[in-house]
This record gives sequence, structure tokens and C-alpha cells, in this order.
Amino acid sequence: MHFMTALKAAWRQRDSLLCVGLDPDPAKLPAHLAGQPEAIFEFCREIVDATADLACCFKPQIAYFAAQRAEDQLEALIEHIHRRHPEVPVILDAKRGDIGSTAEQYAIEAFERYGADAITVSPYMGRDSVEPYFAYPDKGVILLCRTSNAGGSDLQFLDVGGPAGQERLFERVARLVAEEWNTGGNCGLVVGATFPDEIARVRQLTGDLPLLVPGIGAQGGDIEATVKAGCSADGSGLMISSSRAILYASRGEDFAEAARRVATATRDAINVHRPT
Ligand SMILES: O=c1ccn([C@@H]2O[C@H](COP(=O)(O)O)[C@@H](O)[C@H]2O)c(=O)[nH]1
Repeated sequence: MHFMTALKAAWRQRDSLLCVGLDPDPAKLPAHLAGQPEAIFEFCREIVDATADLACCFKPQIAYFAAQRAEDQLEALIEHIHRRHPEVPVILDAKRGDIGSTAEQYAIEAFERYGADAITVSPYMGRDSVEPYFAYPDKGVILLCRTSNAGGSDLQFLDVGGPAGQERLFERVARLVAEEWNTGGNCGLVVGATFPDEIARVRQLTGDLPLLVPGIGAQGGDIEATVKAGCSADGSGLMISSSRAILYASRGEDFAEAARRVATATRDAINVHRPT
């Protein structure tokens, strides 16, 4: 199924714009799992099973798995999500960016090895660097636009000119993706919840394009401001991502129940502000 079709169905069926981020940090795993050979998989599997009915998508961050030589556990986790929760799409947060021939390998890794439904990608090497991902017509390609970190402004706020004589780099990215690169209808953009004014600007420039919005929870982004700035006309359009606040709600044996409680509260806090 096309990533966008699956995402829209998950938004609707689950009545949720919450993306559950899967960033398994070995230093924060519950004590009873630490040291076990498949600890990362087991931890994430329990989180996934406890939150799947609350989430419009899952977002494993590849660095947390690769750093622990746990790519096999990432493969097993995505396979588990597809088998047990086939209606919840998986975004591999990899932020890849390289010349076309190397991007082809990254695309094989994300979509064929891991079986991800979508990937995050940097747009800064230009169109030919993202085309290999577009060669997979059913897969989502989510491009960095206005990232959630403060230092994102160093470059993303640079004035690059443009039709009106003044345009910030993230605005150019938003326009380029919405107007020129999204010919297959499979693009989205990353815009941080820590910058609601920029979310509103990106929404203004991109119509109904799906936005992946990290930065609530541990990074302190404002849920109400995010939802009001970013929802599309039909009250969807957002994948609002939270990782640490959900994953580490408890370090005890009740970690999955605690994660479910936080995920439920986050989904509800988002829904309160959605236009009806
Ligand atoms: O601009 C960005 C792009 C990606 N991320 C990723 O999202 C999560 C955020 O984790 P929290 O624990 O919810 O803060 C993490 O995987 C980042 O790599 C981002 O934060 N900002």
C-alpha cells in the first residue's frame, strides 16, 4: 500500500496524529532488560504493542540501533510491526543525503533491507540525490525543512532570494518539495514543534503536505501551538513525534504501561486542539 494511503487511513481509523518515536538508548533501558542479548528488540516490541492503537506511525531512529550493532534487531522490529500492526506505517529516521549512486544503496537499505514505509532524507544535495528514493513509488520520502534544534536556524534561515526577493532556505525547500519534487505524491517535510511560526509558514506554502513534527515532549515544543499552526484543512496533516517522553516514562517493569499512559495523554492533548 502507498505510504500516504496508509498514513491517511491511520489518521482516520485511530483518530490520532501521534507518531511514536523508537530511540532505544541502552543507558535508559529498564533494569530487568539491560544486558539481555535482544534487549533493544524486546524493549521496542513492548512499546510498540502497548501503543500501536494510539499511533498514526512509528519512527525508529536508525542511529540508536546501528550504534549498538543492533541492525538485526531493527529489521526484526519493523518486521514485527508489519506483522502485528500492519495498519501502522513505519518511518525510518535516517536523514540520508548523498550522491545518486550512493543514495540508491541507502534506498535499498531502507526499503528492501528494513522494509520501512518511508524514510527521512536531507534535501541539501539536490534533486538527483533524492531521486533514488522516488524510484519506490509506494514509499514516503520525508525531507528535512525546518529542524527542531536551535542550530537549525544557522543555515535554514539564510536568505536565498526567491520570487519576492527574500526567502529563507527552509521556505525554498518547502516550496521546491511541494511544487516540483512531489510529482509522485509521496513527499513530506520535517518541521520542528519548537518553531510553531515556521510550521505555520510551511503549512501556508505546501497545502496539505504531511509534516513530520518532532520536538514535543523532551524538547519542550508546545502541543497546542503545533496543532494550531500545522493541521491541514481537514484537521490532519501532521505526524507529531515523541520519543523519550514516551519510551522512558518509567524505568521499571511497568515501562510499557507507563509509555501507554503518556502516549494516550499526548494523543488526547493533540486532539483537543484539532479543528473539527
Ligand atoms: O528536526 C528534527 C528531526 C528529527 N528529530 C528526531 O526526532 C526524535 C526526537 O526525540 P525526542 O525524544 O522526542 O526529543 C529523535 O529521534 C531525533 O533524532 C528531531 O528531534 N528533530
